[in-house]
Order: sequence, then C-alpha cells, then structure tokens
Amino acid sequence: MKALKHLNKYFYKYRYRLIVGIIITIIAKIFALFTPRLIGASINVISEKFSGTISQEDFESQLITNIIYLIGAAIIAGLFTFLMRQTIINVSRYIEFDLKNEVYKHYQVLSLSFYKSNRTGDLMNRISEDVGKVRMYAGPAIMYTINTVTLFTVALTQMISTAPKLTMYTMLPLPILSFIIYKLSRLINHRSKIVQESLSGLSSYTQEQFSGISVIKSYTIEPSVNNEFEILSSENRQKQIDLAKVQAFFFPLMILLIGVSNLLVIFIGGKQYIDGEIESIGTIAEFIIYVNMLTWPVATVGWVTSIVQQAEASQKRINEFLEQEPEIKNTVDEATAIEGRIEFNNVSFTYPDTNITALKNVSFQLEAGEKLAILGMTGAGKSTILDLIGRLYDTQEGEIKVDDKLITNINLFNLRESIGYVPQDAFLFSDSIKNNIMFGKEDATEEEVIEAAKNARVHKNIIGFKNGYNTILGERGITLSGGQKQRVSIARAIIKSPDILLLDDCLSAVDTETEEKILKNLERISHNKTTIIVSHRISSAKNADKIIVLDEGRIIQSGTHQTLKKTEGYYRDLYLKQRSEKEM
Ligand SMILES: Nc1ncnc2c1ncn2[C@@H]1O[C@H](COP(=O)(O)OP(=O)(O)OP(=O)(O)O)[C@@H](O)[C@H]1O
Repeated sequence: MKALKHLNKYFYKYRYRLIVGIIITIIAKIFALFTPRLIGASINVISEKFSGTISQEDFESQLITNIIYLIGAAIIAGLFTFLMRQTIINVSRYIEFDLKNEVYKHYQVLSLSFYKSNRTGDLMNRISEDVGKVRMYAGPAIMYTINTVTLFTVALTQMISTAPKLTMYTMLPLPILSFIIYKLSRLINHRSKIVQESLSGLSSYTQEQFSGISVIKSYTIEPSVNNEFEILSSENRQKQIDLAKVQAFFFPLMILLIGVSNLLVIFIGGKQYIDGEIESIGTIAEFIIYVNMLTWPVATVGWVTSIVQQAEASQKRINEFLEQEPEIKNTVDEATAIEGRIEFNNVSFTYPDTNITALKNVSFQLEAGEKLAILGMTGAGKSTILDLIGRLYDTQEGEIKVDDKLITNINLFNLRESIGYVPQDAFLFSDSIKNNIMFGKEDATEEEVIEAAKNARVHKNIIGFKNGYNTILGERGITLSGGQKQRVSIARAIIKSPDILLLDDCLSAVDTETEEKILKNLERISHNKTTIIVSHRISSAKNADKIIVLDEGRIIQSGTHQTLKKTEGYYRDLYLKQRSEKEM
C-alpha cells in the first residue's frame, strides 16, 4: 500500500464528496436490509393465519403494511444505491482525470533522453492502463469495501439477535467463498494481462504494417504479412480461450456456494424450528435472503484484494516515472533577454544512451545576427550542435555561451522562446495547415500565416488544395510531399520571428531553384537574426558569414565560401562536385 499513498492528496481534495458517498452507501445498505426482516415477518403472518391465531382483518392489514414498507424500503435503497455510484464512482473518475494530467504534465517536463530510454508504448500504458487500474482502487474497491462492511455489521447484528446458532452455520461457507474468489480473481487478472500483452503486440504489428503498406505492396510480401498476422492472431485466440475458461468458473462457483449456504439454512434452520430452538418459520425465509444478500459482498472481499494488489503494482510503475527528475532544468527564475551571440568553447558531447561521442572539442563564435553554415558527412555531429543550442541536452565538456552567458545560466524558457527550429524530419501534426504554421505563434493573424507561407514558398501549394489553409494533414487528411512538409515547417519557424534561427538540413527535399528563392527570403527576413543552417549543399552555405565543416565530431575546416572553395579539402571537393552536377 506504500505506492498508493500517492493518491492520498486526491482523497483529501475530494474528501467532502467521499464522505457524502460513504454516508449514502451506508444508508443504501441499511434500507436494503429491511427486505429480509419484512419478508420474514410476512411469512410469519401467513403462518399465523394458517394456524388461526390472527383474524382475517389483522392478517390483511399486517400483510399490506409489510408490502408497503417493502416497496418503500426497496425504492429508498435503490435511490441511494444510484446516488452511491454517482458519488464514489464519480470521485474515482475525478481522481483518474487528475492523475492522468499529473503524469502527462510530468512527461512534458522530462528531457529528451527520458523519451529515448523508454518505449512510447510504455509511456502510453502508464497513462492509460495503469491509471485505469488505480481508478479501480479509488472507486469500486472503496465502494465495495464500505458496502461489505455496512452489510455485514447490520446483517450480522440482526441475524445474531434472531438466531445466533443458525447465523454461525450459515456463515461457515462464506470465508471459503471469499478465498476461492480471491485466488480466481488473481488467476483471471494474470491471464487478462497475458491477453492484453498479446493484443497490444497484435495491434503494434498491424499498425506498423499499415504504415508501411506501400513497401509491402511494392515488394509483394502480402502473403507473408498475412501469414505472420494469422500466427499472432491464433496465439491471441488461445490466450483468450484460456482466460474464458477461468472466467467461466466464476459464476457457477458463486451459485454453488450460495446453494450450499441455502441448504444449510433450510436443513439446520428446519431442524431448529422442529426442535423449537427458533420461534418462527419466517426466520428461515429471512436467513435465506441474508445469505443471498451477503454472498456477493463476501465474494468482493477476494475481488477487492486483487484489485488493490493490481492498483499498488500500477501506482508503483506510475511513481517510477513521476519520481524521475528532468535532466535539463531551468535554474534561472528571472527573465533573460536574448540577443543571439553564440559561442562554443572546446565542446565535447557523448550521447548518454548510446555512448556515441558526437562532438569533440568543437569551438566557434557567432556574433548576434551572423549566419553560420555547418557542413559535413552524415553522422558528423551537425544536428547535435543545434540540439545543444536549444538545450535539448547539456554538454559534458567545454562551455556553450549565449550572449556571453553560460547557457545553463540563462532562463531556459526564454532561450527556447528565442529559437526558431526547423528539424531535419519535418514533423507536422494531424491538424490544419494553418494551425501547424500557427504552432510557432499562437496569436498569429491570417495575414501573418500567409506571409510566412509565402516566404517559405509554400503558399501557392496550399491555395491549390480544395480547403486551402484549412486543409487537414495526417492520417485523416492529405499527405504533403517531403518538400511541402519542409516548407510548412519553415513557415512555422519564420512566423515566430525568432532571434536565433536553426535550420537543420530543412531544404534537402526542395529543388535547387526553390531552395534559392527560400534562401533569399530567409536572408531578407533574418538579416538581423543569428542563423545556423545545416546542409549538404554548397548553395545553402555559400552566403553564410562563416562556414564550418565537421568530420566525426571535429571541425576539420572553417572559413567563408571564398576562402574554402580555394582550399584543398572537403568543402572544395563538394563545391566542385555540385558545380559540375549543375552544369550537367
Ligand atoms: N538521440 C541520440 N541518441 C544517441 N545517439 C545519437 C542521437 N542522435 C544522434 N546520435 C549519434 O550521434 C552522432 C551524430 O549525429 P548527428 O545527428 O548530430 O549527425 P549529423 O551530422 O546531423 O548527421 P546527418 O547529416 O545524417 O543528419 C551519430 O553517430 C548518431 O548516431
């Protein structure tokens, strides 16, 4: 129960609703327990009528009174049972909502390395399945516990006061029932988990196949994909059958044990009535109803125990993530104004999860408003430099300064706000094109969106779509070409009007003519903004104030286009190669 202590703050938050819920549950159960008493009394009236001890008039009036009370008690019990679910179960839904938000909010502050070291499926499971299991503790488990305690206290008091010996015999099978249900619930939960895992394996498989459907079709591997699906699906079928087998035991077992208890009541109660140990025949009817009423609550003891155990395990998994501290933290509360001077001094960086050293002793300076181009082979460390400027990771060696301040001494939010970043893989959300661009500036006007799209040379493409800027992208919308995606992504960064613009090979899918036009526009809009452009093309680098060439994490060349094109090395080779390609 240690992990579940985390929920206490939520129980406190909803304490009034909970208290009302508990009171309502108690009232509902007390009224439900009028039924056996009244039925017992009614049978006694009938028996007295047969033995001739009461008159026809008394018989009728007593029977009618009992029936009216019975209906009244049933209505009140029903109403309060409805209210009981409306309060306690609702509280569990509120707690589920709060916990989900807490986990999601925490995910947002965790650093990129957290996402690298944990699978997306795991993140999703903890926020959906695990939170769902915890909810079962916060709602149904509490409700059924109060239910059982109230029913037992009231019913046992009534039963003992009526027939103590009969009470003892009728209660005998109930702990056995509770224990068996507990064992069965654990087995059901265990098998449900196996089914769940197999289902998520099946859906991950199908999801991936659907995403890669064009590859599957072009390689004509549909038969083997179908085969694989059939194997996974038949494994799942077997697991479902195994689960259904244990589930099938649940109700017959309950019916069997209720039957045994009823038999005991009739047998022992009957014997006691004949021996004169109990006064009336109505007591037997009363006890039969008690037994039936108590069986389910007794069964829930076992069920609730397994719910609590599962919730404890789930909350433990949730806490594991909640206790993770973000590696990148903002340590500066006051706002920092950013101008855009960037300096790297002997920066080395190794990715913690892969131990790959991406940068080795990298040094360069960039004045505010200057343009830097970074070139180099793939995997040379170009993107890593941009990630470090946005503090997606912190350096282990050397220093990075922005405006002559160590990057760690700058307000993290101001730093990121001042950056317009266009990633290598343009990521667009399943939303309208307009909203995807406005992601860079939430309060942007329509004119600003159009202006940004024009500067990114994508406006004409957008107005060519039937719904223009309201065209929905993604799974339920249209798919943009690689170059269109890159340009929407550039528009998103431009609209932000950032002090520092980081462009990570974001023109690779654009033809050279459009590239030139975009670069011209960028030059105009970002003339006073620090710009770093990562590229494999000389055309993107040639107008930069500074150019550096990286190889395996080291700077192997630096200078301007004019100096580097005359110097033996990577830049000149690339220049000559791309020039001759253009001439061809
Ligand atoms: N998130 C990461 N976790 C672990 N290793 C990484 C990560 N990102 C990059 N690397 C590794 O760091 C090295 C540098 O990668 P980086 O993406 O900076 O290269 P790049 O020069 O931008 O390459 P490209 O031109 O192909 O984009 C590579 O060896 C890469 O495998």
